[in-house]
Order: sequence, then structure tokens, then C-alpha cells
Amino acid sequence: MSGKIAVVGAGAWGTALAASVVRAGWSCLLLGRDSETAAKINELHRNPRYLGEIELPETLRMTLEPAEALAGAEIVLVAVPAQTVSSALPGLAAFAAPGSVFVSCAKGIDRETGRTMSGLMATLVGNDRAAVLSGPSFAIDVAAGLPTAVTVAASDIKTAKMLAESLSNPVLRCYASDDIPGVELGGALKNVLAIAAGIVHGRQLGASALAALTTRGFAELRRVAAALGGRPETLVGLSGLGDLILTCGSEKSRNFAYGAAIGRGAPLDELALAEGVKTAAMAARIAREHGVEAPIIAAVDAVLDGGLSVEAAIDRLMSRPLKTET
Ligand SMILES: NC(=O)c1ccc[n+]([C@@H]2O[C@H](COP(=O)([O-])OP(=O)(O)OC[C@H]3O[C@@H](n4cnc5c(N)ncnc54)[C@H](O)[C@@H]3O)[C@@H](O)[C@H]2O)c1
Ligand SMILES: O=P(O)(O)OC[C@H](O)CO
Repeated sequence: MSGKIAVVGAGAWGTALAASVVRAGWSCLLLGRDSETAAKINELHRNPRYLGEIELPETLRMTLEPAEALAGAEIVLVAVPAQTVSSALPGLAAFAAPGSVFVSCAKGIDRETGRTMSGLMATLVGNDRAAVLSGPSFAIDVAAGLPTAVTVAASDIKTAKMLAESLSNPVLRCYASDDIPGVELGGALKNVLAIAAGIVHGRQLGASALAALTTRGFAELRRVAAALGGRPETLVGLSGLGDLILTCGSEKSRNFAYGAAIGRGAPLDELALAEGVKTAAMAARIAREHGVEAPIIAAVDAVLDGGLSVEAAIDRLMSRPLKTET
């Protein structure tokens, strides 16, 4: 590939994606906010704060200037935390090259407006230029060049295929989809469910409970995503089931690890880096407003809100009326 890709957000995911697109042959500028990280990336080819000693490609450069990062970029990967996308985007759109495609790589629902990341982007650059990348992918794995597969969605399948071809490399396999809601809601909702799975793990409720929680959580993920237009077949793919399996079973997941800490009795932490914390309330609200049964998501929201203890949440989930499975 030749040409330029800009990556917004020099945290774990932005840096890993930037390394990955350089491996795919693109020139890449990473846009961040702190000069110390820029010096480490540009001079030492490392981002120790987020990715330890992983060696980044020497041609990867970071800048603090949006105009420089976005000038001439055909693709802009947006990898800042979901709750900062609405404030980060308006300052960027003005610098974007005409026709460039903005790809949300964040996983969450905006907690002020209830809007999805693609929805936020579409208001600025239009539906045709808004896309989503999601799927089972720890930044540290992608940065280290371990084999990974994700889904890239755009409303036009031709755009999705162009992005999948552009972003794939020998160790990152991108599948194309035209189901934006299905792909992005899988990623947003699995974070909430990973917190629940972490609680089960931290509370030492056993492997059987973890399997039950993950499976019933998946049923909720499918129902809520379907209510917002996600297609069932997308939810059994990488960005739904795939990412749920990854994050509901590994302490490498910040959401799972945060849930595990709560399960072990740690106090709630408003500043936790787990994206599911900030998406839980909106996910529960969307489920209520659409009349979708989502007791696990509601329980996570109530526990994070401080209104329900873990013990009471378990009792509540286990004492629900019995029903048919499907
Ligand atoms: N870390 C992962 O393994 C991973 C994998 C897939 C998806 N994601 C998703 O990617 C998103 C980012 O996660 P992360 O792990 O990189 O977070 P992070 O905390 O590692 O880094 C976030 C970065 O964004 C920067 N930032 C915040 N607001 C900004 C703004 N307005 N403009 C520019 N930069 C800004 C911060 O300074 C920080 O460098 C999240 O939605 C997360 O769910 C993360
Ligand atoms: O560490 P987490 O829980 O934010 O998960 C990271 C990625 O979303 C995994 O696909």
C-alpha cells in the first residue's frame, strides 16, 4: 500500500493501530497530545506508558499538530476513548482531506447523547465517510505483531472492502461488513458484559457461573444490538461473540480486570480506564426504552451506580422467573 493514514489518539490502541498500518506499507502520522510520548515514539520507537518495551516501526511518527497529522490522509483512524470522541472530532474535521474516511476504533456509546461513535462521526463528515473497526484485539497483541482478526464496517460495502484491504497486513486480517450498528454495538456492549464476567471471576463463583454469565450476556448483547438495527449474523461474528469471548475470559481486558477487582471487594473507581463503566448506564437505558430484557446489563449498571451490592445482584439474577432458553 502507498499513501497516508492518520491515527488519532496515542494511547494503547492508537499506537498499536499505527504500528499495524505502517506494517501494511502506509505512511502514518499518529496524533497525540503529549510531547513526552511524542519524543519516545519518534526517537526511541516505543510507547512505554501504554505498550511497555514493544518496539514500534522506525518510520512511525507522532505529532501534536492536527493539521499536520490529517493533511493528505486518505483514512483517519479515531482511537481515543469513546467518551472523548464527541469533543475530539469537531477540531479535526476541518483538517481532513476531501473524501477521507473516518474510522471509529473506539468501543462505547456516548453517555451524554446516547449516540454511537459512527453516529457522532456521521454528523461531521457524513454517512458515506463514517466507518467502524471492531473485534477481538488487545492493543498489546496487535502492537507485538501477533495474529489478529477484526471487522471493518461502512454503510457501503465497497468502502468497507477498501478499508479491509487497506488495513490488513500479514498479521492483521480485516473482514468487511456493511452492518455498522451490529459491528459497533457488539464492541460497546461486550465491555459492559466483561465487567460482569470479571465480577464473577473475582468473586470466585466458578467456571460454570462464568460460562453461564457469558452465554446469557451474549443473548442480551444480541437483543439490544438488534433493537438498534444490528443484524443477528454480525453479532455471532468477530465484533460480537468474538470480542465477548476475548474480554470475558482474560485479565488482560481492562473491563474484566475492573470487574474482577469489584468482585474481590475493591471500591468503585470513577476513573477506571474500563470503557464499559461509562457505557453501562446508557446500555441499560437503551434496553429499557426499547423494551428489551437485559438483566445482566441492568445489574452491572446498578452495581456501578452504587445502588446494588454484588451479592444482591447475584441473588436478583438467580431468582428471576424461570423461562424457556430461546
Ligand atoms: N487497548 C485496547 O486493547 C483496545 C483495543 C480495541 C479497542 N480499544 C478502544 O480504543 C479506545 C481507546 O482505548 P485505549 O486503550 O487506546 O485508551 P488509552 O487510555 O490507552 O489511550 C487513550 C489516548 O487517547 C488520548 N486522548 C484522550 N482524549 C483525546 C483527545 N480529545 N484528542 C486526542 N487524544 C486524546 C489520551 O491522551 C490517550 O493517549 C477505547 O474506546 C477502547 O475501548 C482499545
Ligand atoms: O481491555 P478492554 O477490556 O478495553 O478490551 C480491549 C479490546 O476491546 C479487546 O478487543
